[in-house]
Amino acid sequence: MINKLVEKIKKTNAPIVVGLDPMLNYIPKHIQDNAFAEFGETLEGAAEAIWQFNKAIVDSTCDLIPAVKPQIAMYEQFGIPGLQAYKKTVDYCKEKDLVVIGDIKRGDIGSTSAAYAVGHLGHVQVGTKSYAGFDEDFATVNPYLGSDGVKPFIDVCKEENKGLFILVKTSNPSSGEFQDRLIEGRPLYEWVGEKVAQWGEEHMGNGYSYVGAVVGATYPEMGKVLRKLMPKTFILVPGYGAQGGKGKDLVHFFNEDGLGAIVNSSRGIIAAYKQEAYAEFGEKNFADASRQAVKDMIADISGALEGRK
Ligand SMILES: O=c1ccn([C@@H]2O[C@H](COP(=O)(O)O)[C@@H](O)[C@H]2O)c(=O)[nH]1
Repeated sequence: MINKLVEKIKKTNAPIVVGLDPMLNYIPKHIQDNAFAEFGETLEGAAEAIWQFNKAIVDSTCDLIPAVKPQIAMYEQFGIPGLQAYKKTVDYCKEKDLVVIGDIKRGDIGSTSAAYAVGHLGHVQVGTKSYAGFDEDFATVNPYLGSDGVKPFIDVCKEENKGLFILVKTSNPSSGEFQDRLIEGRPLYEWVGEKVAQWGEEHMGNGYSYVGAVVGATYPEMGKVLRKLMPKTFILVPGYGAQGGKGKDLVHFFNEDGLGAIVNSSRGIIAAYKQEAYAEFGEKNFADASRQAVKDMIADISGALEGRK
């Protein structure tokens, strides 16, 4: 899957991922009204609105981008209908040949991690039959429980040709509370980054590992250090746009070949129509506003990468 991701990035010339994080208040009124007319103001109604919203955004951006990152929390909040909308979104994006990164941030004791890994990336055995549950291409993993919490994910990835992005330095304001603590003179995120690179050696693609890292766009200096520490690790970079990250901050997340990182924007793309810069599109044309926001993000990041040559 890492090879497919790299190929798609090269083909689209767009090292970006659209985050499908559909909060109800981002979904235009006409979509909510239609969904509620059919299902009422219910969890099913919310799930239908999410699905219609996602489909429109995917249809309008899929030719420009290599990948999407649905954030499972945004779906889980609507219970089982929400999770059905998540699965429908994953399947639809795969039909459109997009790489799907399930932002699930799982990780537990070994046996429980194995169940998460099977459910999201693998196949579960039911009697003589086996079934893929959510079937994303990549999943995000929280490494706080250590190697035995991560290994089951790597094992399933090896069997299934899938990949991971492991949290190393997150984009949020208080990520430093634990992640920047010094251990033997070095911050914890460096220790984790080194471990991710080591885990990654077990499962290499053509140049980059199937085991990637998450490093926030909001910490560019740390991104520069981590890039050097993990040269063969693909970095998923959240924090662009709504959290303040900009193209010029991100050049050091990439290797000299212009690869090695993929930048996520969720609210900045899916709720673009609410921003002043895209107000001319209006609420009805929200998907066109998202398309323009994707083009602008690609230009911002490509421009920054060109500028460093
Ligand atoms: O360090 C991290 C890890 C994950 N995320 C997730 O990425 C998106 C960001 O959304 P925006 O609207 O572009 O801010 C969201 O799903 C987070 O859960 C992150 O932001 N930082």
